[in-house]
Amino acid sequence: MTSTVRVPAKINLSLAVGPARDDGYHSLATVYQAVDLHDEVRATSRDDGRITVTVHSEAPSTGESDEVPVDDRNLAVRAADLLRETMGVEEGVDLAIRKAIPVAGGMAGGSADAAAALVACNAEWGLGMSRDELQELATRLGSDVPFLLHGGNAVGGGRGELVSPVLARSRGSYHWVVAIAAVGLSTPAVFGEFDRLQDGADVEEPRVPDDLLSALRAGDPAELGAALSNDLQAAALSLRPELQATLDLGRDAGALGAIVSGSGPTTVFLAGSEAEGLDIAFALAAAQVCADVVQARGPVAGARLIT
Ligand SMILES: C[C@](O)(CO)[C@H](O)COP(=O)(O)OP(=O)(O)OC[C@H]1O[C@@H](n2ccc(N)nc2=O)[C@H](O)[C@@H]1O
Ligand SMILES: Nc1ncnc2c1ncn2[C@@H]1O[C@H](COP(=O)(O)OP(=O)(O)OP(=O)(O)O)[C@@H](O)[C@H]1O
Repeated sequence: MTSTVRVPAKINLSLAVGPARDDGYHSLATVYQAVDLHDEVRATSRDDGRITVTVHSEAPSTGESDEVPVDDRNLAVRAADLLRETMGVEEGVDLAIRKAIPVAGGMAGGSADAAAALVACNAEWGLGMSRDELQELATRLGSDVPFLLHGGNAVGGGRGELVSPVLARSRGSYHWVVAIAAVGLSTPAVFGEFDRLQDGADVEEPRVPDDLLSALRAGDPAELGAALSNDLQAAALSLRPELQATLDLGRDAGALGAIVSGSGPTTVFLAGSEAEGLDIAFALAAAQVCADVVQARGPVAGARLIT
């Protein structure tokens, strides 16, 4: 048998970063949106208990340091292994990943594959675990993994893993332009730069901005564009100063808002319509400021079985 799962990328519409915690993570208050840039994970069970992975990349090629591991460092393999250990499964699985989410781009591509592997292996091994049970395992795999199971719009607390669907009343569908950089950025390095830039100053407890929530409730792209925020942006720009020109170009081409995605270096632009998105995409592509430009829509569902 084979079970295939489609899983979206995420954008942080707002990302407030608090102080570093004792466990090395930072407390976060973020609003996630899932967008229709999808990876696919196909799981095929095998009798010998082994877990293997292959990766077919459709994402733009990035630097050597961004290569996706095909051993037990791969987050999809870790997810399958955790599920197997937790449930005492004797079978193994072959995982085939089709990647369209940029690697080390701040759009949670690895976390997405982990979420997809949980759903695919749950089906493939006939475990019948509920979404809530999978959600609990997801928190152990990474800060973004629970949101990729959830999808839609959601608030993330804790280190990002405490997902609450408080935005059930949010409306609207949004047009994004995503500019992908040639070489990825390491998430821990960006958090490290955030700490360095604080230079020992007191960092406030993070909170979700009210103007962002009200923009989502209203479904108003102009309001949402003005309310986008990212506390990691200064750190990402400090490590990659050239991203500022990309942000400026997108704004000049009519973006309602322009922001570094999560820990970067992907930048995202909110457009008023698909046609306006195309104008922004053309302007970015013509200026050759990034490796690739794609358009995306959000919000969309989280990790879902498609077979
Ligand atoms: C930047 C975001 O994508 C925003 O959604 C996430 O915070 C990062 O999520 P992620 O890639 O799933 O991160 P994890 O695998 O949990 O953590 C990777 C590393 O990033 C840093 N990290 C991550 C999350 C967090 N709240 N504080 C941190 O300081 C830590 O150095 C950690 O060791
Ligand atoms: N399935 C996977 N897909 C992509 N990267 C993976 C995967 N498994 C492990 N990795 C490793 O994780 C690193 C970060 O990859 P990822 O694409 O998740 O970054 P990111 O999008 O910046 O993450 P985030 O937005 O969660 O901070 C990669 O450089 C790679 O070595």
